[in-house]
Amino acid sequence: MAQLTRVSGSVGLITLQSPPVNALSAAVRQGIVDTVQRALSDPEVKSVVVCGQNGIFCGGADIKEFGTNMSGPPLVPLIHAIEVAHKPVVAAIEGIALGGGLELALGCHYRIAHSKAKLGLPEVTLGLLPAAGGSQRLPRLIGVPAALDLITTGRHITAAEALKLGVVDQVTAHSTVDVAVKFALSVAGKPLDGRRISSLPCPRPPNMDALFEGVMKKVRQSARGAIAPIACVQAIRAAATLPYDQGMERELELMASLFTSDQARALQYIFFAQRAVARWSMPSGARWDTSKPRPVHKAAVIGLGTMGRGIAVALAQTGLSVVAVETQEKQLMAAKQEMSGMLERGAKRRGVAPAFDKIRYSPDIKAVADVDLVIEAVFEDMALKEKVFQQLSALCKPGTLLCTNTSGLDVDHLASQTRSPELVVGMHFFAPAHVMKLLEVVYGSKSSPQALATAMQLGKKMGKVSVAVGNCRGFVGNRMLKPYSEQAFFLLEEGATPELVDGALEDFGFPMGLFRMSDLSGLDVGWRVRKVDGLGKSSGASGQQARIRQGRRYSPLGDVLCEQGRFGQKTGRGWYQYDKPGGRVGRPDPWLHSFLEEYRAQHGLVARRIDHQEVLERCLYTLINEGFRILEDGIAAGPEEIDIIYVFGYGWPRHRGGPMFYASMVGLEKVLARLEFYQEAHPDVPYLQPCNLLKRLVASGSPPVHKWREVVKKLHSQL
Ligand SMILES: CC/C=C\C/C=C/C(=O)SCCNC(=O)CCNC(=O)[C@H](O)C(C)(C)COP(=O)(O)OP(=O)(O)OC[C@H]1O[C@@H](n2cnc3c(N)ncnc32)[C@H](O)[C@@H]1OP(=O)(O)O
Repeated sequence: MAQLTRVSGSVGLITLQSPPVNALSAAVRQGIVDTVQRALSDPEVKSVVVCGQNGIFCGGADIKEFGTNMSGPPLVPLIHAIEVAHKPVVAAIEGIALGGGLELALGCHYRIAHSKAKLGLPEVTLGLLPAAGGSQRLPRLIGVPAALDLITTGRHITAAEALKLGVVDQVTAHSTVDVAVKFALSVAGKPLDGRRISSLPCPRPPNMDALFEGVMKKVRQSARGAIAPIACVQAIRAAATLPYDQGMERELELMASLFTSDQARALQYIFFAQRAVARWSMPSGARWDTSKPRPVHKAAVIGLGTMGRGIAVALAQTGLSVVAVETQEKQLMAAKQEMSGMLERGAKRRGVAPAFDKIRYSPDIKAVADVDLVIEAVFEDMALKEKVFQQLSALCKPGTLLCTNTSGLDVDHLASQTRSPELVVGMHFFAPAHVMKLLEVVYGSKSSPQALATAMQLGKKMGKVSVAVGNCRGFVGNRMLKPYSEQAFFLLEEGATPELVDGALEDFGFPMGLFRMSDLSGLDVGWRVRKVDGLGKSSGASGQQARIRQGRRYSPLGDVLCEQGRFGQKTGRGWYQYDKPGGRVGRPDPWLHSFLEEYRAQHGLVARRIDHQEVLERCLYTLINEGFRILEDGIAAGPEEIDIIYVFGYGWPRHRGGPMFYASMVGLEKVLARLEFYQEAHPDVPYLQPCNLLKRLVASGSPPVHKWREVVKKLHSQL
């Protein structure tokens, strides 16, 4: 909806009214059409101001309408009607002007923004392009290079940057509507010729062809298969080379190919999934909206290895006082030095002062006595963590929340080491912790709703995408990774190379294939865990029996490599070879290829041709199958939790919407059929056994992904 009122005698003030972000729903679009028409035909109105209610200009097109039968007036003619108006129209931008909201403002003759406003064309992040004239008007207004940057990244800019670029005409720290009304009075009756952006020529950059070629190459590389950024470049090229009307035709044509694409559906699903996971619930029925978090002013981090350093820096950057505890003096000094650098770089990036004084370093765990929350980040060793939790329980003041950054150990067991198990939760950060967006918040069987609410709220404050999950080995992310990496090892045994497996996964859209990733994080990390689990020793024996451990097929390939001291990048050798220890660029290693051949010969394995399809099906479908098991076990409340974890923490390509969404796009029948096919070929691999929930969903006609949460809820209520 939109309301027209007359202010200051002759200014028609149009206010968009659609909480929470004044999105351009059918009703709002109709409201704009009606109010603009009334304002323009009212002889008492000499100029017009457009604003949004509650200090928010407009969040853009109503994303909830996409994928439905869209009704109501379309945006393009609506914005055109404003631009060709004979009375000046001023956009008063408070809060946000995003997507269609900014495109609406670009149709106005003047734009005045509040100093705290954010502007942008983020359509590309939803698999779209600014197709309400944005791709044609913005380059005309601010030039091709700046428009390429804003439209292909979708980044939000501050009012100050918008002013510098020329997106807005004025920035004010006062009431934007008052300033805009005053300005509208001053321009009433003045000519508008130079103010209609569509009639301006698009500035032609020098070496235009080379510029577009270079940008397209860069965009293709970073898009990793996403189609919207490429369409954005094509649309801007149309703006630079064609008259406005033809450019608009091209914009429409490109948008038509994006609008109904699977990628747009996936990206829009992720947009809503990210918001849905904030509305967490526990199996007990406790929920986000009924559980009150405790205030956290002071926190402690125990253990200043890579993870602890990142967590402490992230906490300090949030404004919390942090006690950073490291009992080994040498490690403490090294941490202090590195963390100062991290704080300095972070502050420079964000244009603020470094938060050095927020962190107090201590070699003594007793320094935790007065903190509200502790995050334990010591070495991934249960005995060590047990001891730390016993100490924390004795030293902390009553009510202190005790969190563990374990990446998969039993949170209930750690809670059992304390006097107040209800105050123990997992806060699983991802490396580097001050950069990575994901936080898995793990509730144990005794964790209180308040403890979970506190950790979730702290995660949000730290700018993390926080996902609440139940307690099991590996939680959600690492538990699903196990079948995925197991399949990759089996594929090597059967004839693949690391390059083939990684190539298939990178073509799919992962930034790094599994073996490249393993080289980066260190092969010894998984080896250590396998040894604790009673695996991880290459027996030296040959034949099939040597590859059966604990009653199931096992590949000792990674163990053999570790025994040879090949730990990945840090040793200069792993699944790939590097120029030197610490080298970053991996090259195929002839040694490894011969080693694989010898290994196969030793174990009586005959190499066969493996293609990308098999790699993807075996790696991804087993991972998805484990995702269904996680839903079945009640570890994740819905597919959205799993998908957000994979997109934000594991490099799953966002335009494919996360593994569970991807399964729904592939078709559950197909996923089930292929798992059955592979299971028949590999009966000794339990992860290939399709799980009951998957079978149940297929039997009930494969409902769409947004219905799975309900199916799972029903399943658990029947148990
Ligand atoms: C036919 C197409 C023609 C032309 C092309 C135009 C295309 C577009 O305009 S696409 C939309 C472009 N706009 C955006 O991408 C903005 C998306 N929104 C956001 O980035 C953020 O929500 C925000 C910055 C606007 C606000 O952030 P925050 O304050 O953190 O709140 P939330 O994100 O939790 O959002 C609150 C609430 O609002 C819903 N919402 C936000 N934007 C939209 C929208 N454009 N359409 C519909 N709904 C929107 C959001 O989902 C939240 O509600 P729920 O919690 O119920 O999900």
